[in-house]
Amino acid sequence: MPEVLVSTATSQPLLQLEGLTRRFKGRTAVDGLSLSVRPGEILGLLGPNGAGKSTTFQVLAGLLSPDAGLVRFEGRELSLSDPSLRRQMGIIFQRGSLDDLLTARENLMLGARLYGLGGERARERVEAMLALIGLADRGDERVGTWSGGMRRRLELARALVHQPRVLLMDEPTQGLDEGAFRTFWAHLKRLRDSEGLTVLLTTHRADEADVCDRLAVLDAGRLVACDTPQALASRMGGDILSVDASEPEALAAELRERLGLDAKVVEGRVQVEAPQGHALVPRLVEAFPAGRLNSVALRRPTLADVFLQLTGRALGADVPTAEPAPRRRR
Ligand SMILES: Nc1ncnc2c1ncn2[C@@H]1O[C@H](COP(=O)(O)OP(=O)(O)OP(=O)(O)O)[C@@H](O)[C@H]1O
Repeated sequence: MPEVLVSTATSQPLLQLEGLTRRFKGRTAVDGLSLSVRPGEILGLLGPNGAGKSTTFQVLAGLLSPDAGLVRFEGRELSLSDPSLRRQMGIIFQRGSLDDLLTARENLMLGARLYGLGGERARERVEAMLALIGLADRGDERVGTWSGGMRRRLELARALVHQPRVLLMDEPTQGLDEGAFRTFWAHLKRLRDSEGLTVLLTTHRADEADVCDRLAVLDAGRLVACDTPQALASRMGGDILSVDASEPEALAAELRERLGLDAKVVEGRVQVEAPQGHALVPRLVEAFPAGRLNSVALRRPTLADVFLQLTGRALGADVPTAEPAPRRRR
């Protein structure tokens, strides 16, 4: 069994997944996944393509049945197919699902009706949600011409119009630029506070992982760590040296052999983790003649580095479709 690093801080969970397993034609997409979501937190499921995030999302959203596993909501054991679970949830899918021919207000009203909300209560919630996402003055516009960021915010409002306890999102900011990403998250955090929400989302963006309260790191369908982004980053003691070289593989091999460093090639650059990174820079420059190294950069570890250390795989890489790669023991 791989070592699973889980924070020991306690708080009564709102939602608990236990032993979730889902296979596709003999291939295990999610493998005995257990995790707890605390009330009011934003928990991110982090992992590269193929890690099992969307499968987990789809089981929780009621779109896929699991091969094994159960869920507890406020301690009450439920089958994952129990409709009462879905009534507690607002769901945002990876692909947008607004009706382009309807106005923003009409899209929200439709969402309210689908959850059985009508009359004055529905109208109140629609107006409140439009205001909360900063689009109160755009409510009568058809959404077909809206930017990706505005559409995503409206999806957020629609998912919350029936006042769910849990918001479930599958890669909610995929394709959004930096500005739209920041705006979406500012609204999400405000809504979390004003609506008393608990949020579970999937992501493979390191910048998105950074703004979650806690992260469940998935690799090849298994949980490999669960903690705050800060605690995960602090597990990497040192600095990261990133070297641009014309022959990165050959340089990494030499750094391992000649200097005894744990050098690897990540996205075409040679990367070394070192406790005193600044002291290593002159050693590298002296050890290799001009021409072998184009540039050397020193930085603090990011969540992408933590992910690489935990799994031996880059966050941007796909999980191989054959057997899962052997996991590195720490
Ligand atoms: N409907 C399906 N049929 C067959 N295999 C599937 C199906 N859905 C997912 N898989 C496989 O299950 C594994 C996990 O996929 P999943 O989509 O859950 O990963 P992910 O982490 O969400 O990746 P992505 O970010 O690309 O969505 C992958 O190997 C994938 O090919």
